[in-house]
Amino acid sequence: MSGAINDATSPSALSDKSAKIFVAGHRGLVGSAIVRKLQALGFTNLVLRGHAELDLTRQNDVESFFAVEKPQFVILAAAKVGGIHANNTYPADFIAVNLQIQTNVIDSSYRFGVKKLLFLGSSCIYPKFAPQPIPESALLTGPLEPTNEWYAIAKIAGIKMCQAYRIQYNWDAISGMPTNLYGPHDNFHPENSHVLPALMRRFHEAKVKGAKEVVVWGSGSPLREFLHVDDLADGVVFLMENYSGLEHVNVGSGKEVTIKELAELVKEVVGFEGELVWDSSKPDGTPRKLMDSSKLAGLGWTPKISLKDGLVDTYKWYLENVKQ
Ligand SMILES: NC(=O)C1=CN([C@@H]2O[C@H](COP(=O)(O)OP(=O)(O)OC[C@H]3O[C@@H](n4cnc5c(N)ncnc54)[C@H](OP(=O)(O)O)[C@@H]3O)[C@@H](O)[C@H]2O)C=CC1
Ligand SMILES: C[C@H]1O[C@H](OP(=O)(O)OP(=O)(O)OC[C@H]2O[C@@H](n3cnc4c(=O)[nH]c(N)nc43)[C@H](O)[C@@H]2O)[C@@H](O)[C@@H](O)C1=O
Repeated sequence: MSGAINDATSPSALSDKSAKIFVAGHRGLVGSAIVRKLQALGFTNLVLRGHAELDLTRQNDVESFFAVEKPQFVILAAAKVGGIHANNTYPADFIAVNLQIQTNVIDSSYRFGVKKLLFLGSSCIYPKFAPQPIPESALLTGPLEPTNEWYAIAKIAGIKMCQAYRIQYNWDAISGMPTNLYGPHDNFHPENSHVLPALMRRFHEAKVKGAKEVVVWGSGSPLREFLHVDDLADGVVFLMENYSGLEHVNVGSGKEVTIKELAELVKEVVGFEGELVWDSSKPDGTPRKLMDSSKLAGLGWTPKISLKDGLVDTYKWYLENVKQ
């Protein structure tokens, strides 16, 4: 699949360091990493708005913001995000808030003259039993994982909206599909977070209290692919500079671990010496979702940070910024 605009040297490619770039969701895990990356590369004209200053679910406010600021580039990293429990417990929020944010931001970006937009989806867009590793072409080929279908439907709508605007208006909107992410500025909430920050916090608190056991959800057998958010930010900037096609692009590490292996690794990095207890009343979710990121590798991008190094880096950040 290729788009009408597919030229790295097109005027929409990110080249000028003074280009005005709106990073939506800049206080989150992904948005903050993208800001760090852009600043490290010397970009000087970033437009940033916190949730309290600009609620992206409010269409009028979003339109007014774009009319005044007129950003040239948009990276959409604002979304309602959470782990398996949050997705399963708040389905209305996950579908409605995400549809609202992405519809407002994508449509206003087009109408107010943004040259290029990157939308972020997630590996949960693929069918629960997709072929492994999952190629981009597996989209819409089978039923979704029930614990996150509401979020996945919103994300699929975002990909399709970018494709529709490209086809109808010849507008440069692209989509990146990250695998499970982690790193500084993650959400360490005990229930609503993803597995890696949840376990880091639980092991840390158990170590501090001298607890003998830590509860881990599910069977431990599901496989997950993890990517450090600094690698993801590097990949996002690479896509902004080098890709302008119709089809979404997978962004993964290519390496997977079982949840049991992950738990053992986090336990080791944190230095907890007790036992793991598995809570089988909690859902496992998708059994496996390793993405095929060969399309991105073929464009010339590969990740650099190993899971072990990334965990050490994240725990250091947790100790300096989160723990009580
Ligand atoms: N984390 C992961 O493992 C993965 C994430 N992704 C995708 O990456 C993107 C970013 O996720 P991540 O950084 O993890 O999420 P976070 O929850 O860390 O950050 C989301 C950001 O969006 C902002 N936001 C949420 N609602 C609104 C709103 N109504 N108006 C304005 N801002 C809002 C949040 O602000 P505030 O906190 O103030 O509400 C926050 O800054 C999402 O599209 C997600 O789907 C994809 C795959 C995996
Ligand atoms: C990024 C991705 O994230 C979500 O999908 P998920 O990969 O299933 O996410 P998760 O990180 O929450 O769980 C991974 C696995 O880990 C197990 N697990 C063990 N113990 C804990 C634990 O303490 N917390 C959590 N959250 N999970 C735990 C858990 O039971 C599951 O088997 C969706 O939001 C989806 O929409 C999405 O895009």
